Amino acid sequence: MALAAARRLLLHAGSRLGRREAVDGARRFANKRVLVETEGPAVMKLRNPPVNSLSLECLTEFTISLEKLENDKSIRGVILTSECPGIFSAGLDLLEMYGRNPAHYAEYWKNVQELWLRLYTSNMILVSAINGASPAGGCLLALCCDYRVMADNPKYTIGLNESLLGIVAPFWFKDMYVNTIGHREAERALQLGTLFSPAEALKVGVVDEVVPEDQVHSKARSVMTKWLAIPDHSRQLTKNMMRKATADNLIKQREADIQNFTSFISKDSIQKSLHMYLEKLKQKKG
Ligand SMILES: CCCCCCCCCCCC/C=C/CC(=O)SCCNC(=O)CCNC(=O)[C@H](O)C(C)(C)COP(=O)(O)OP(=O)(O)OC[C@H]1O[C@@H](n2cnc3c(N)ncnc32)[C@H](O)[C@@H]1OP(=O)(O)O
Repeated sequence: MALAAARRLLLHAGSRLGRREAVDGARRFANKRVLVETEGPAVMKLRNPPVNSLSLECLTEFTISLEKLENDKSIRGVILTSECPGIFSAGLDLLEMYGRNPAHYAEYWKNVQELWLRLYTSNMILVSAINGASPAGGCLLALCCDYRVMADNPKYTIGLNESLLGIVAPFWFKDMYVNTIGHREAERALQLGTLFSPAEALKVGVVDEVVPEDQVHSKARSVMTKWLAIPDHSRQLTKNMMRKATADNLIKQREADIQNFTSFISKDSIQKSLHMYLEKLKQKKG
């Protein structure tokens, strides 16, 4: 209930802000964690420092921004990128999955599902400009896009690394990975929790193109121009044909998936694994 109210408030605030900026001629709207520019090809920038983790608030704002863009018929495509230097997204917020209660886990997972379904089945053309590290849920965001351009910086890695955290990527993460890189590569990468360098990601097909870091946005724009030249109706029907079965697989068992997540993440052994992983992240600094 509280989240639904927050969502209504955000939507309302978002549309007020959008109107005001449009009057200023700025052609952009924003909430705290997501900035959307609609001048030229629309660009959606995640800005949830330090690492663009997908907290509940961030997921909500992301979903609302996407909904607004979907409702604007003049917007046919969106470039998804990050405003946090060196990080595309650190994925799901570990602090939403650690030390909370089952009701919170259920609410969080529902919102993760919601964002995924919206992104994966979007009628818009989605191009990701991956300008930083992109583990787990960060990789998931990129995989939802129709085309992925990654910055050529060996410090940036991408992949579904859940098994390294002692957790398991849910079946719909796995399905999308299989759809993108094929069964054998996905099987190996998921078990090992592989984080690919840009060159490896290109080789295996996790990304479509790797370009020098200073060209990642211009390349994403030129890719968008090419895709915008395709008639919407035929491209959308084709996209739907390719993705519907995967999305439907989650839609038909959303509740069960929430229950599975909640009971899995609540287990003492899983909480212990997450605790150790969080400690490891902290120690890395020291
Ligand atoms: C058959 C049975 C099956 C049953 C299945 C049921 C279903 C179960 C499903 C369960 C699966 C759930 C799926 C989860 C997917 C995810 O996305 S999990 C998140 C994975 N993310 C990561 O592993 C990334 C971890 N972070 C990093 O590797 C690095 O932080 C970075 C490379 C992104 C950036 O490095 P750097 O720039 O050096 O920053 P740091 O100093 O490491 O971090 C700064 C700060 O941010 C905190 N942080 C980092 N990542 C996260 C995160 N994901 N969530 C929350 N917080 C994060 C980090 O701890 C630092 O905090 P402090 O400054 O120390 O407080």
